[in-house]
Amino acid sequence: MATLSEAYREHPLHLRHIIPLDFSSLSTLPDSHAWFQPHDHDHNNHQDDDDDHGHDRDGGIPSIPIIDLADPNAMELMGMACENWGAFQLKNHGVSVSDIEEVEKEAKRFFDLPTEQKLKALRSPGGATGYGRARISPFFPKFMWHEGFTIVGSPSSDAKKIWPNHYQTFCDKIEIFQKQMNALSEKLTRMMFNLLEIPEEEKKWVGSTNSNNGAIQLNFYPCCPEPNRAMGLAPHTDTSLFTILHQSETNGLQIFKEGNGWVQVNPNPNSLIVHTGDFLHIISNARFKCALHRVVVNRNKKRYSVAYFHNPPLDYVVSPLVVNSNDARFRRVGVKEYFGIKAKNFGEALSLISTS
Ligand SMILES: O=C(O)CCC(=O)C(=O)O
Ligand SMILES: [Fe+2]
Repeated sequence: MATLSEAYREHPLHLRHIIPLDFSSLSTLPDSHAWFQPHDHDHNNHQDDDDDHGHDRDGGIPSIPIIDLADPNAMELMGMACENWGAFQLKNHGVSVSDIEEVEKEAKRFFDLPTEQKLKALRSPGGATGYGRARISPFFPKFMWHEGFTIVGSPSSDAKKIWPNHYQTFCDKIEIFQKQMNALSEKLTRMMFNLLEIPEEEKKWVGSTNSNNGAIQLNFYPCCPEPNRAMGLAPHTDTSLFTILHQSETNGLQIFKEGNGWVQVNPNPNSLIVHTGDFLHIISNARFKCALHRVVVNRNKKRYSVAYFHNPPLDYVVSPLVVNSNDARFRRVGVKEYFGIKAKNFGEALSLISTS
């Protein structure tokens, strides 16, 4: 059976695109990380330190819908949110808040280590799990104000390198979280597939997923001396069916909405953010948007987030599930094959499998 690790191994990165900067040693923004000139006017490209009170920056700008999983209309509401935004916040999601907090605590414990300690868990060029820059880094001329720790399967061999005698807590917390994310993902996949009226034979894999299909990404955005010139995570769509995201109390995530531009997603206590990835966009024949998102940074607050990428099995073939195949906007594509296309072509990947 094909695995996500295998898909990554086939597209190794250059070390230059893996090793993060030692952010703790900097008091000015190096040119390598300067995305904007001092007078550039993307007003939304950073997070004002005093703008953290849960209301929209520009008043009147809509924000992604909040959906209660216990609402009898949750499925329809999710469908509308995916059509209009490609994203929503989910409450009553069934994942224990303390399990989420424990993973955030572990993420902080890891990222707060001195750089030389973190480098012990550096991802290898063809590796899936480990510490390093964002995988999208090679596609941008500048580096991002960000460090990540990716986990595919068990993190134990990396955790042992960092905490030879105390790795178990990290592994246990991650494992509990993985199980909870798998369970929630299965529930959400069933709801979304029911809404899309996907035939039974096409959803046989749902529920039989093992942890090889999912990946956890711990993200850290250090305080930035010039937030308005830096970029936390550059605009991208996720190579997933959908992504479940927890952001700490610090703002930063923005979703692009036509007509509105970049819209901030304010942290909502006890909610998880769900946004669509490329595979759901393909399967829904573009009925569901593919959430273009980015992260902005701020001067005085560190920001942490935990993303769970939910994928179909790697040896599965996705295609738009439409009645008349002439209407299909994308060709059939293997999940592993698509990971390869994305690794080589990034933002062009969807247009490369487009039928028009
Ligand atoms: O930190 C965030 O809020 C978003 C992270 C993200 O987009 C990713 O890990 O792909
Ligand atoms: Fe993302």
